[in-house]
Amino acid sequence: MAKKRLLATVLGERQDTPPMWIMRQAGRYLPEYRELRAKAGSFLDLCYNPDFATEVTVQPLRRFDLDAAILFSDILVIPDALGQKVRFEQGEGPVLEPLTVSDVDRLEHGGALDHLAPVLETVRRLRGVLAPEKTLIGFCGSPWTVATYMLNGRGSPDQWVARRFALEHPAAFSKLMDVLVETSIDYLVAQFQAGADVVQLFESWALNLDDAAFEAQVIEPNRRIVEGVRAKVPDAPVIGFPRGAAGNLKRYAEKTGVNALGLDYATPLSFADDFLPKTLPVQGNLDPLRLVIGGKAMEERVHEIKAAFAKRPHIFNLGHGIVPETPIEHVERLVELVKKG
Ligand SMILES: Cc1c2[nH]c(c1CCC(=O)O)Cc1[nH]c(c(CCC(=O)O)c1C)Cc1[nH]c(c(CCC(=O)O)c1C)Cc1[nH]c(c(C)c1CCC(=O)O)C2
Repeated sequence: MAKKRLLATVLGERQDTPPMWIMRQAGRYLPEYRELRAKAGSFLDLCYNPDFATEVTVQPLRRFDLDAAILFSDILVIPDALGQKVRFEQGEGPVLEPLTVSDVDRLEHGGALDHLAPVLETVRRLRGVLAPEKTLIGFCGSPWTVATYMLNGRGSPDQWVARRFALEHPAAFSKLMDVLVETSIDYLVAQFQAGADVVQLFESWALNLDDAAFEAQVIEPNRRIVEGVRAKVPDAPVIGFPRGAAGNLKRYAEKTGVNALGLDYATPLSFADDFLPKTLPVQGNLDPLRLVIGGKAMEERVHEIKAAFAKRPHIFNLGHGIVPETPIEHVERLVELVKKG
């Protein structure tokens, strides 16, 4: 059987050239995505339509020699499945009606998977259409990151509302995190059963937390998810991406049990050598802006990243999502550079 280079790397095997995927690889920088997006209705209609979502997932693999497809969906399908309506406003991002303490009291985790059935159908279809050497990545948002949107109602630079809620209403906050942990476990187990090879936990708002809050709000829920998923799917491969974790990264890697650690672009390249076990696979971490600019600004940094991680299992990726203004030729060049020994 053809080898899945990306999966093998998550499991700890270094490849001659790093396998790669691009965070948010299906998206608005691709004209074929924009075309389908315009037909689909709302963004969530696109996520919940297995025909469209399967097509959008494979679009980037038709253009570029990537080693993985990532399920097309969003981290905010979980609040939506829990009954908190989510809208995606043009130019503004996600908008939710912020949860109050009594809303949290009424939350229940049962039933969310029924709502997510179309997403799981997309995973099954992808398994059928992807070439055998391509790794299929499933995902969910980590509980803290999802909670920041549920409590604040939209993205915010400092997650003030959610951080305050956690301190002011510890019982309600803990209930919310429990519901998110349980729902995420069920959802990820279902993704594996539908054919995902690996899952990534997106903890996009792992910044701005003191180390006690980081332990309680990031490490512990992520650890519970990894443990809960592996109780049903033994040895389930997991990539953790705690964006902005900085000085907490090592502790995150040690305590959560993830197989591989995603590094944001602000993480110094020397960090891996200085602090992480030599056997720990890392993923990352080109600044998406360098991909927008291209040329020397991109090429030199790609070489530095490859050199810095040359002695450990490494998955090449951006250090955060690709942005809509990225020229497609720059992505083509990036793939060429990464794949060239
Ligand atoms: C925080 C977060 C979200 N969603 C996600 C995260 C974690 C990663 C990160 O930190 O960027 C994860 C995500 N969102 C999307 C995917 C699909 C798969 C892929 O990576 O290709 C994945 C893995 C599609 C999407 N999710 C979204 C789009 C754009 C919406 C559109 O097409 O109109 C896509 C392709 C919308 C979205 N969804 C979210 C925001 C803040 C936004 C608005 C910002 C934006 O527009 O980029 C929440």
